[in-house]
Amino acid sequence: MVIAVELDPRMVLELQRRFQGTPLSNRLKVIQGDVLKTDLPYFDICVANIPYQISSPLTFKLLNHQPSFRCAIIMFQREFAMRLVAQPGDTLYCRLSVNTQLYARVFHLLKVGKNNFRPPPKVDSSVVRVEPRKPRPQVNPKEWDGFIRICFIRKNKTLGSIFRMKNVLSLLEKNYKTLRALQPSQIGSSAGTDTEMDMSGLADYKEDQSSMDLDDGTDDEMEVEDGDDTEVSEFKEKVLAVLKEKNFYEKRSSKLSQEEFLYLLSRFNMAGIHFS
Ligand SMILES: C[S@@+](CC[C@H](N)C(=O)[O-])C[C@H]1O[C@@H](n2cnc3c(N)ncnc32)[C@H](O)[C@@H]1O
Repeated sequence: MVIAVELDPRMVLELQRRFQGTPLSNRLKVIQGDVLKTDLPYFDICVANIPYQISSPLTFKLLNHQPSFRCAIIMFQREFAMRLVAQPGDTLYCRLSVNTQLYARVFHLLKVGKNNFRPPPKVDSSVVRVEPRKPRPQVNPKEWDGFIRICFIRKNKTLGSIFRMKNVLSLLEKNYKTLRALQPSQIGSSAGTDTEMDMSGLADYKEDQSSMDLDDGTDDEMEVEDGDDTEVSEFKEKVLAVLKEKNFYEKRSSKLSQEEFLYLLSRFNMAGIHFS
């Protein structure tokens, strides 16, 4: 059974016209609507030639789809595709790479040059294969997102210098105090929480889905005050101790693997430091 989702009613009609009366017609179901707003039914394979402006939200939607599918073969704008597959140390390695690769293995399959289209568009394309990881990693998505946003404030700076930033420390301290006030017994444990906390301390904080935008893939870095808080606070020492414990202090996000990010987040959480 093939389920197609198409926004344009004229395309839907054309598709139905072509299949009507053929032996295959009862094996095609066409849903007319916005794929981003459609409750997708169960599927095991997704094949899509999408408008590139929905690349990020669609990727996110697919990665959150349950039960997860076997694989998706999707054509993206070349640069977006290269960000999806980028590995630590690659120039294009960014928040999009880390967030996607947390939930899926992504493979670059083939390049599709712009001259394959008439009229040629401005950008080249690439086809990628997305395979959700099974089992799905057990990570609190808000906690992960908050943590990765901070790590990529300046992806080529050391984590030590990022976590010494005034705004970062005050945000984390605020979260720490809120959590302590709410759940005194859980401080110091690795328990996650769904409690929403204040992220407004970081200028340019956007909603969850924007972490997959091509825009912010181009420049992952947030606008934050760079000032170093020279006042040695107890909380600051606590944060820096986590980084120093396994030599993350001198490391840079641009070179950290998925496993290292997961490990560091778990160490922060164990110290009662939370990001959401
Ligand atoms: C790049 S074209 C691909 C057309 C055709 N599927 C093909 O492969 O030749 C993208 C198609 O997605 C449709 N589309 C655009 N936004 C959509 C959305 N949010 N949900 C579903 N379909 C959408 C457009 O109407 C268009 O037909």
